[in-house]
Amino acid sequence: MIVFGKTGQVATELRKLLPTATFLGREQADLSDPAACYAVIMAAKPDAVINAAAYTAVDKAEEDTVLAALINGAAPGQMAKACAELGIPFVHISTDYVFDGQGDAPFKADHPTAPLGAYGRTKLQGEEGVRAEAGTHAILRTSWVFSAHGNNFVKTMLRLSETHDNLTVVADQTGGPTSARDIAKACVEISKQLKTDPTKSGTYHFSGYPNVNWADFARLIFVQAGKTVTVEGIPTSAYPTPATRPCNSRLDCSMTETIFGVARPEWKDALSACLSELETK
Ligand SMILES: NC(=O)C1=CN([C@@H]2O[C@H](COP(=O)(O)OP(=O)(O)OC[C@H]3O[C@@H](n4cnc5c(N)ncnc54)[C@H](OP(=O)(O)O)[C@@H]3O)[C@@H](O)[C@H]2O)C=CC1
Ligand SMILES: Cc1cn([C@H]2C[C@H](O)[C@@H](COP(=O)(O)OP(=O)(O)O[C@H]3O[C@@H](C)C(=O)[C@@H](O)[C@H]3O)O2)c(=O)[nH]c1=O
Ligand SMILES: [Mg+2]
Repeated sequence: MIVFGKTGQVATELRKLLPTATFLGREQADLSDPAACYAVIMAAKPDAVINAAAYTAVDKAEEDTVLAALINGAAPGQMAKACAELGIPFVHISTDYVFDGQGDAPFKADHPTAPLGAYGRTKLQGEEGVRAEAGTHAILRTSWVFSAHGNNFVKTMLRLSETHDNLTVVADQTGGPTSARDIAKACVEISKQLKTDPTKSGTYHFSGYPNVNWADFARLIFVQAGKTVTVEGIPTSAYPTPATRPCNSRLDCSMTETIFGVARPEWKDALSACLSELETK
């Protein structure tokens, strides 16, 4: 098994689950060189590949579009091409930001995509490149990833709580926070099942349960962490950012459960595990 990514949130959790897999950091495979990603798979001939590397700085991607398009847009298709030629499963992670966030119904995996920003557009290009190769694959769209490692909203909130008693957080963007550990477990299970049943190939959704808005998520983080911080819910318009985020990030994950038996994990359980891990760090 080859995993692209070594130090990211999901890659770090995959390292714990797959001690014998080969993890490629950017020194071994730079995703800004898509042909190199193809070559490294063809040379190693693994039994499966997971791509957990990406350009994830949502606001920075608005300016850094060329690099984001290589890493998120072009590299996944080259990985999928190598996997298709070798006849091995490819699991690729994508995002809720491929949708426009309209309405309040959970998005089904076949709902039309319409990304609002450069990160989402480049991630969609990556998905399209993977689907075009038509090999054994799963594109797993997830959302709002958190873990004790790397950058994420949970760690940002804890850091801000060191210097603030009150925070303003958007209350009109709703989605499912998802722990990197649960995503890693889902990727491993899905790659196993694809090996024995390639007809399960397709695009799937996986996010933590239940859906919540960012302000309420922040409040729960502070409750669980035992911090007395007041969170004022604000509209997105009061928190301007370079990239527009979708207001509705709800993902309909039912097919992932039906086809793979992988259910939406409770994020509150994962959050307490994440907070304990941060305490002992
Ligand atoms: N974070 C989130 O909230 C969400 C993430 N996703 C998707 O989930 C997947 C995993 O995300 P997550 O674990 O949070 O990502 P992180 O931002 O934590 O990690 C990204 C990883 O990609 C690597 N990487 C970045 N650029 C390159 C490059 N040029 N060459 C090689 N490696 C590179 C990074 O390496 P290095 O450490 O060297 O920088 C890092 O290991 C991604 O596909 C992402 O789009 C989906 C929804 C939400
Ligand atoms: C720090 C902060 C953020 N916010 C808002 C901004 C944003 O709308 C929301 C979450 O902030 P973040 O910076 O974590 O958002 P963001 O980096 O856009 O998170 C996204 O990352 C990419 C990679 C994905 O794929 C998505 O699923 C999603 O997780 O909270 C506040 O309202 N107040 C604050 O003090
Ligand atoms: Mg971010």
